[in-house]
Amino acid sequence: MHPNDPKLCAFVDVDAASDFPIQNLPYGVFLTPEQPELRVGVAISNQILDLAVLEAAGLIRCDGVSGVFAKPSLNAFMALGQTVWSQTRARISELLRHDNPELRDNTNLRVRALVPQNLAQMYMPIHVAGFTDFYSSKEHATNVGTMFRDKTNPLLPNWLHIPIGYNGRASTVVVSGTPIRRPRGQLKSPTAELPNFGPCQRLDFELEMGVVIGQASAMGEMLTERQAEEMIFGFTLLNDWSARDIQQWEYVPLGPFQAKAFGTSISPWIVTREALEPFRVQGPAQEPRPLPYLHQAQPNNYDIQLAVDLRTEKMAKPASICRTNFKYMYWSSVQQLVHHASSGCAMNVGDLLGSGTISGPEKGERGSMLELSWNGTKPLELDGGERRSFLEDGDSLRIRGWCQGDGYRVGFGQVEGSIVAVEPAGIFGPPLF
Ligand SMILES: O=C(O)/C=C/C(=O)CC(=O)CC(=O)O
Ligand SMILES: [Ca+2]
Ligand SMILES: [Mg+2]
Repeated sequence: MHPNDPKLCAFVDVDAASDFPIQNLPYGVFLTPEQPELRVGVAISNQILDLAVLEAAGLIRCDGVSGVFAKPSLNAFMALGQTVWSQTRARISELLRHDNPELRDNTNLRVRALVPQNLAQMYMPIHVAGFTDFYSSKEHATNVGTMFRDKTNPLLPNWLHIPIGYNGRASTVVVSGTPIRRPRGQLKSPTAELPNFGPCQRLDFELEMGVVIGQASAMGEMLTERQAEEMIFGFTLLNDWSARDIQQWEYVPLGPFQAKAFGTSISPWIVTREALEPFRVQGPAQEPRPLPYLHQAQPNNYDIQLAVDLRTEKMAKPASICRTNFKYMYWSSVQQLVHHASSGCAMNVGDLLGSGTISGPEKGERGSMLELSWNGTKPLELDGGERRSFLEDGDSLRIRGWCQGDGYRVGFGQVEGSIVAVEPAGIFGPPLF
C-alpha cells in the first residue's frame, strides 16, 4: 500500500483529530532529558518515532549511508534526494503498520524507539542555509497596497508578472515556542519631521507557509517546473514577525530590512511534499499569463486550512482571529522557486522560502494584524473588553494548519511565540534610548 493510502492503520492509537496519523509522518529534531543528543524523529499520534534508534538497530537504512538521523538537523537526510525521501517514508510507514510485527512485537526496541511528545523538546528541524520571503497572495498585496499606497491601483505594475520577494535573514529563524523580543528601530510618524530610535509600536505577525528546499541547484542554472518541484522536501508553518512602523520608514526603495530581520518562527515538524500530494489543488487563474519560464503544466497549490489564535496575558483561552487557506496563493511555491533560480541564483540544501502572507477574500481570512485591524482603524475586540490593533508585550500568537482527509487529517502542529518587552534594557548591551 502507498504510504498515503487512507486505509492504512498504525499499531499506535491515533485519534481522528490528531495531526499525525500514519498518512502524515512529518520529520522533526528533538531531544529528551534522559538522552540529551539532538536527533531526527517522525511524529506519529502523540509520540515521536526515534529514527536514530531504528537506524542503529538496522531497521532503516538510507541508501547505504549511515548515521543520517543521529544528527542535529535534517540537512544530511534531505541532501540524499527525493528517491531516498520516498523510500524512507515508505519504510517508516511499513514499520508502523498495525499488521507488521517487526517493531510492534519487539518490545525492547519499541519502548526505546517511541518517545511521548510531551517528554521531548523540539528544536529547529533544519539548519537554515538562506531565508527568502515572498509576497504572493493577491489579497494580501491588494490590502497592503490599498492601505500604504494607492487604493484605486493597489497592486504595483510588476506584481502580476513576477513572484516578488526579498532576501531575509537565516540567522533569526527560530523554532516554535521561542520568545520574540520586541524589536527596536528607526521610527518616523508621517507628521514628525525627523526619525527617532525606539521600541516598535506596531508589532505584527504574518501567517505564512515555509517551503523547505532539500536539494541544491547550481549557480548559473535555471530550473524547470519539474526540477523545482523535486527540490522541495516539505512545508512548515511560518510566522514572519513584522515591525510595521520600522517597515514603513525603511522600505523605500529596497524593501523590508530591519522590519523583518528580528525573528521568524517555524513549526517544528516538516510535513513532506509527498504527504501533501492528496491535497494538491489548482491555484487561482493567472491573468495576464505569466512569461513562459513560469508556466505550470500541473496544479501546484495545496488545500491547507489555516487558523490563527491570539491570547493576551489577561485571557484565559486564545481567541480565533483568522481562518484561511493556503490554496488562495496566486504564485505557487514551484513558481517562486523557478523564479528564485532564474537569474542563475544557486539554491542550497536547507534554504527556506516564506510563501508570503496568506490572506483570503473574506475579512476573517486576513493573515496579519495590519489587515485585520485595517492599519489600526478597526481594532479587534477581544473577550474581556481588550482591544488590539497590533501585538502587545505578553501577547501570544499561534498558527495551526491541516489538510482534511476522509476520516483523518494531515496536520502541521503549530507555531507559537510570545512577545517579550524590550526592557529590561541592557540584556543585549547598553540601552540606546
Ligand atoms: O506591500 C508592502 O509594502 C509590504 C508588504 C509586506 O510587508 C509583506 C511581506 O513581508 C511579504 C509577504 O509576507 O507577503
Ligand atoms: Ca512576510
Ligand atoms: Mg522575518
